[in-house]
Amino acid sequence: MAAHNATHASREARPDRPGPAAERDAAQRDAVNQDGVNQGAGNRDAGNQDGGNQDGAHQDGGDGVREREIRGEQAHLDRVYRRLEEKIHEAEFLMDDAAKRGQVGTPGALAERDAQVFRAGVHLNRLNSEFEDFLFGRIDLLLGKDGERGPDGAYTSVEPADDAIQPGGEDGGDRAEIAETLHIGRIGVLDADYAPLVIDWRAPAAAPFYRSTPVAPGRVVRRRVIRSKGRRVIGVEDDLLRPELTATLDGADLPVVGDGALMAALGQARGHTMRDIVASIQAEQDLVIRAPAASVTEVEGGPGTGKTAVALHRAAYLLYQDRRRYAGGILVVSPTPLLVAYTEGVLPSLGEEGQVAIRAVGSLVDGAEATAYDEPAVARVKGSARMTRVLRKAARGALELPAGPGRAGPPERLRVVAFGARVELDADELRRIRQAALGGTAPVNLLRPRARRLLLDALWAKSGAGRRYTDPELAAEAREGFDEDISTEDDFLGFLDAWWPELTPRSVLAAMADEKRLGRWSRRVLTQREVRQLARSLARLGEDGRGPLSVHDVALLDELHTVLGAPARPARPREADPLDQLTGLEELTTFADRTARRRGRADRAEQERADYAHVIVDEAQDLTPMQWRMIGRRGRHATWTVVGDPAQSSWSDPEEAAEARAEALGSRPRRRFTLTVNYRNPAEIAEVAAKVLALAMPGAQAPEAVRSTGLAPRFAPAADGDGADGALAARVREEARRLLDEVDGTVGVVVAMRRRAAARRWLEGLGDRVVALGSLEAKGLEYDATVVVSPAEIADESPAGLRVLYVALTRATQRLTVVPGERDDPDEHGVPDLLRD
Ligand SMILES: Nc1ncnc2c1ncn2[C@@H]1O[C@H](COP(=O)(O)OP(=O)(O)OP(=O)(O)O)[C@@H](O)[C@H]1O
Repeated sequence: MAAHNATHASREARPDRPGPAAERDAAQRDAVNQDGVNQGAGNRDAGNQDGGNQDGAHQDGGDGVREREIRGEQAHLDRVYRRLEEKIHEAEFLMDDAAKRGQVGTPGALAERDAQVFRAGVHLNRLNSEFEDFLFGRIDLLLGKDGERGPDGAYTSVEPADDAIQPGGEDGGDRAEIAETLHIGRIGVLDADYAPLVIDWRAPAAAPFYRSTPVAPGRVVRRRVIRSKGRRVIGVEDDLLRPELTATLDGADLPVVGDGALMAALGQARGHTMRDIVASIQAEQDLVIRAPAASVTEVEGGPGTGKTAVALHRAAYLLYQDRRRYAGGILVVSPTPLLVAYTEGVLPSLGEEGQVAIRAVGSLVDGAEATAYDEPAVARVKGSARMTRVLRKAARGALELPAGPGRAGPPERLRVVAFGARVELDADELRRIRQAALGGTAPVNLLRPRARRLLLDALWAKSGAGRRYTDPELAAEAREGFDEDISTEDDFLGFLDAWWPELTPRSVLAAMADEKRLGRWSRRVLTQREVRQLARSLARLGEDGRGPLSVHDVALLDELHTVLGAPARPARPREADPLDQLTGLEELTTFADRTARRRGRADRAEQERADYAHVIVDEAQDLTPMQWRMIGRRGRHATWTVVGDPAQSSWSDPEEAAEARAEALGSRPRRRFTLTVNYRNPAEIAEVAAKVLALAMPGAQAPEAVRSTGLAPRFAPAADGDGADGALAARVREEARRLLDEVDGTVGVVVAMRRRAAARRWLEGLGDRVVALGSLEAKGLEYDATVVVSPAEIADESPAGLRVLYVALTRATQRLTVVPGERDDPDEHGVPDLLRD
């Protein structure tokens, strides 16, 4: 990994001003040149052909060589598209034929035909998806050790054959002939003879594209990233992994072109959606993506190390590996709707959708969508595992409440007419029956039949009718008639509805807004102050419980759902035509159609399943114990991938959360990975953020920034004095505008949560490249440039404020401006006290 990055870093970083990363880059460049990484014989020739750049073709690309190489890749891409068109025609013919012939044919032949149609449909679907770079990679390999080929047509051995490399003569280094060239793309394509034209990036044969390093190159001599637009190849970037070799391909020296794909990708302007990283996945990331799914895969890494990207690519990889197993669906849980929107396009760009539901943690419960934010103190109560006890009591206690707004409490008397006589149960008797019915821990709504039976028992006993029968058979018959009479009586049914109403999670949550009542239900669990805070916050829901929910309310609703139990409902009819499912006909639509329908379809899938085959948790450090319980219920039989960074946690009780996490993940074996390289922030920004990390988590290790821009963060304090808010607004607007001029992509302005609405107003009219965000909303997102407003305000907002500030400071890919406010105590350079050495 390190040596591999060295190759890339040495090519791209061109700092205007030396900084630590710049010095490192310079050192690496020297090291690289001494090692001769970029000076293989192949390069030298390429450079010479082009006018003799002695440093090798990689330095300026050598236009003639570059053009020739692009033409070569173009020819290959043309061949791939011709093959795909053949497959598409075949698919269209088959589908047409299938539609005409209906179900005629033997079952085996039909299944085979359906499978073929399905495969062709999937190819067509993926091609329709307007991939910019359908084909993105190539590796040139030495002869393998055992000469075996895998199912994708590529040789399987990782190590070169003993005689793959010929010792050099007096005049030069070792020589080798390239024995195999593989092209890597988003899907696999075979030619008519089943030879691989393109290897799927997830196939085992593609792994060396990601894993090989100059230290451990395996069979790879040259790795090439191919950039294309539509059907046109527009660039190639090479890495030479065995620079000491003079390698030849078809007898000619192997040329090396380009500046390194990773740096090219990192330098690109950011838009409002995340891109996939399929062409430049790094070795330590690839290990996570391809880790076996038999258990829990835990991934830690600092900001910008690619955790989110890796988690999404892993979902695509798992589906590729074992589509049948993951047909149960993969759930990706994200902290905010903003991050969901940001990442939603990545899986479709990898050719995967439908099987993967990406959900914000506030949208995991059907029909509940969190739109409100809680104060940190309230969030702390709502998220705590102590709430399970409160909710259990509330669910039982809510039975005693009026069944709806404006309705009276539960009836205190039950009167029925049985066998011509009046039978009555009074308040005491009813209370005893309720207590007997509620014994144990079964869900309250599911106890209604039991309560009904106990009521009938009591009425029967009270009616004295049993005493009239000595023959048990007659007595049983009479009892049956009694039950039937009474339980169809309107009075009895009305009573039951009022006395044992079917409780909904929302109605119970709304009932908890009454402070006195909540005090009773949370005795010895919550403090008086917590009760007051919680009740006040839940009042937002209104009497009917239909008011706006916060993200923490949603986990409470889910818990209540379990505690109350859902009464059985009739099964939902299946909508899809089974033939469509078999043939993949549904796939044959345009990209636009699918994008529009994606949400609806995923929503439907979500409703239909409660349990997933694999659960991926992003930003896991932020989940509260109650949220862990909610997610745990969705993956009871699942394998898991859990990614996070404790240093970015906005949750204040990490120990309680760790317990809940351990419970949700159960005793499954864990496999742990750490990502160590920051691909997002330039070193100059990472350096400032590291100062806050040192305060937030003394001793914690920040990831190493992979590049440097030479642009130090800018500190621009608001003017002092009266109208400080006005001065802050003016300064933030001015700085946002400056950054909009300086970068091509997006600008994020991060403020303390309480300033969210104001910040939106400050930025009005500056266009949609700039976004205002509350500190907690910035989680997981990134922008070309950010303005972080008043670090002290962000840090003081909650007990985890310093960690939230660390998140805010690590969102920029190019430039960072800090606007200190009144509380920041900036020095003469405008640097706030929290960011000083
Ligand atoms: N191998 C790679 N090639 C190209 N870009 C990469 C690579 N790995 C990560 N990146 C880019 O780095 C940025 C950070 O990635 P990502 O958001 O996944 O990091 P993260 O670890 O989840 O960060 P955070 O913890 O701050 O949310 C993204 O723009 C991503 O595309």
